[in-house]
Parts: sequence; structure tokens; C-alpha cells
Amino acid sequence: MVKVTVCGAAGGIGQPLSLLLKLNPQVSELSLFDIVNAKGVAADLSHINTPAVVTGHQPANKEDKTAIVDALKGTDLVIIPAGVPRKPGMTRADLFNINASIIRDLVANIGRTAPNAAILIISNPVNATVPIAAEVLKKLGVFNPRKLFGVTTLDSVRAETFLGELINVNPSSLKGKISVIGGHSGDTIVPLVNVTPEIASKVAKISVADYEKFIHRVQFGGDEVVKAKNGAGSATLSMAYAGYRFAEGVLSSLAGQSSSSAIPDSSYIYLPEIPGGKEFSAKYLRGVDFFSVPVVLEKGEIKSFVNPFEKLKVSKQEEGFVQVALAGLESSIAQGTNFVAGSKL
Ligand SMILES: NC(=O)C1=CN([C@@H]2O[C@H](COP(=O)(O)OP(=O)(O)OC[C@H]3O[C@@H](n4cnc5c(N)ncnc54)[C@H](O)[C@@H]3O)[C@@H](O)[C@H]2O)C=CC1
Ligand SMILES: O=C([O-])CC(=O)C(=O)O
Repeated sequence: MVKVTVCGAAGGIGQPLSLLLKLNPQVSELSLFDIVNAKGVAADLSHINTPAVVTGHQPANKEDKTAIVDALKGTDLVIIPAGVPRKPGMTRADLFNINASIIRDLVANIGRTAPNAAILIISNPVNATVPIAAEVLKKLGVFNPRKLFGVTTLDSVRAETFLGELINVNPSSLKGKISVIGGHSGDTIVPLVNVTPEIASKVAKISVADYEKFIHRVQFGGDEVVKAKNGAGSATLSMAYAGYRFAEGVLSSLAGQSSSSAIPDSSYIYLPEIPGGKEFSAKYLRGVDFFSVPVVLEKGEIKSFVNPFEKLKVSKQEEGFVQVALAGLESSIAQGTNFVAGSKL
């Protein structure tokens, strides 16, 4: 019996993500929360002939606190794609003003109603919204760093797709053979492509210009979609796929299965309280606390992480990318942490 709650379930990501979750046989209850149309989406999905029972929860007005509590009660996994997406000309950081308080309030509700749930945060700017979630849970005295995940899987999905095109291999075969670490925006995103000898030998044959284009495309892939949608939002379908891929890993780990990939998917996590995380951060990350690294899951939580610098053959150039990423992450983390320090929960 697994209950999954999607907060922001009626949105561009929320709807296709909920569809994919409805198809997962492990899910016994799919609880959909949104401030609009959650009941409509739930009614629609409930006609699909899979076992998951779908419930829709939508506050009747701004004062109504029962809908969110009903949505979260007894849940094992909460996935959050709630908030506003970018329009052309905006950076993810520009979303902070609106999305920070949405994440703060949703996570406070999770901390009070479902403190043992695993939490997957999709809402941008992920580099700051995950620190917000951690601070809120700390303030409430229920923070379990093994169960808080910033969803950066879309960066891996893009890296696999774009590198597959470049070295002419089926992109699906690249899952678990390359890795993306760092954060989730622009130059905080660091693709690692020399992890396996087989792929590294193919990468060695591409030109410097093509490699640089590839890195830029993974780092700024989100902009491509924002531009193409021309005011109608950002990536939703590829994000729903990516979010589902990560959620499926969490669900299978709850069922006792381990990842079949050589390198598991990365997630943006709080390192200091994960075994070896504090030392890793001090040695390689100038003490930065949040960073996306491949995570090994067990029973719905982080069992351990893969140290890319020891296990994934990070090139000198990639080490340089990490140094650039750290500067961006430091300021986003501080912004998220300070926001909660100055907030009343
Ligand atoms: N982590 C990642 O890789 C990615 C993250 N995103 C982010 O995901 C977020 C959502 O994007 P879209 O689905 O395209 O946006 P959208 O606007 O289509 O959907 C957002 C949904 O959140 C709901 N919402 C707003 N406030 C809420 C609250 N307090 N509680 C519950 N629901 C609430 C809205 O009613 C709407 O249905 C954005 O912040 C976007 O930047 C988007 C793509 C990739
Ligand atoms: O670019 C955006 O704003 C949405 C996003 O995070 C992505 O597509 O990676």
C-alpha cells in the first residue's frame, strides 16, 4: 500500500506526472492537490483501469486548511511541481519571489501532517527551494535529510538525449552510463561524460566545439523550451517523464528493489547529515551543503551517495565546471535559508 501525493497536480507538469503515477501498479492511492481543478483532474484519471484510487483535494477558499491535510494524511511520497514557471527573458531565480512562499507553506504542511514522507521538489529555483524545504523541516523538528530530494533528473535525461545524438547511440542506452551533478540551473549543471570507458572513447572523438555545444545545451536546455513555448510556460512533458523516472526509483526502493543502473540518478540533496557527506563537501565543495550527486536508495530514502570525484572519473575541465557551479549554488542556498529564517511558519 503506497500513497503518493502530487502538490500542483493540475499544472503543466502535475497532470502528465499524475497520469504516469496512475499507471504504476505499486501506487494504491494517488492524492492530487492543487488550488485549482484538482478534483477535475482526479475524476478524469480515476477512469483509468489501474488499481490506484485517485482522490482530488482543492481548498474551497484561502482559509480552508482541510484540503491539504486530507491530501497529505498518511502519504508515503509527496511530489511538488507547484508554483509558477518561467516566461521568455526570465531566469529560474526570478521565480523565487512567488515560489519560495508556496514551497515554504506546502512543506510546512507536510512536516506537520506527514513528517515521514519522502519529498521530491520540482518547483524552481530548485537550487533554493530545496534549502527552503530543509530549513522549514528543521524549524519544525522533523527534518530527515535522507528523504528530501531536489529533482534534477531532467538534466540527466537531456544529457543522455543530446549526447546520444552526438555520438550516434540510442539515448536510452546512456541511462546510468553518464552522470550530471551540481545544481539545476545554467552553469550550476555539470554533466560528466567520461564515467565509462566505452562512452569516454566515443566522446574523445567529438570536436571541442561539439563538446562545448553539448555542455551548453544541457546547461541551458530549459531556455530552449521556454523560448519555443513563447510565453506558454517551460518544460512540462519531458519534466513529467523525468520526475516520474526519479519517483519510480523511490517507489521501487520502497518495494525492496535496487537500481539496475551502474550509476544511479542524481538528486540535489543536503549532504552534511548523509554518511560521508560532510567530509565530501569540505574536501570537494568548499563546504557547500546542497549538491546533486548520484544517490543510492533503500526503503524510500537515501542509503548513500556516489562520490563523483572518486568514482566517476571527473576530468580537469569538469572540475573547473564544478568550481563555477559552487559559486552559483552558494548564493541560492543562502537566499533559501535566509528566507525561512525571516519567515513565520
Ligand atoms: N526541476 C525541474 O527540472 C523543472 C522544474 N520546473 C518547475 O516546476 C514548476 C511548475 O511548472 P508547470 O507545471 O509548468 O507550471 P504550471 O503553472 O503549469 O502548474 C503549476 C501548478 O501549481 C499550482 N499551484 C500554485 N500554487 C499552489 C499551491 N500553493 N499549492 C498547490 N498548487 C499550487 C497551480 O494552480 C498550477 O496548477 C515551475 O516552478 C517550474 O519552473 C519546470 C520544469 C523542470
Ligand atoms: O527552464 C525552466 O524554467 C524549467 C526547467 O527547470 C527546465 O526545463 O529545466
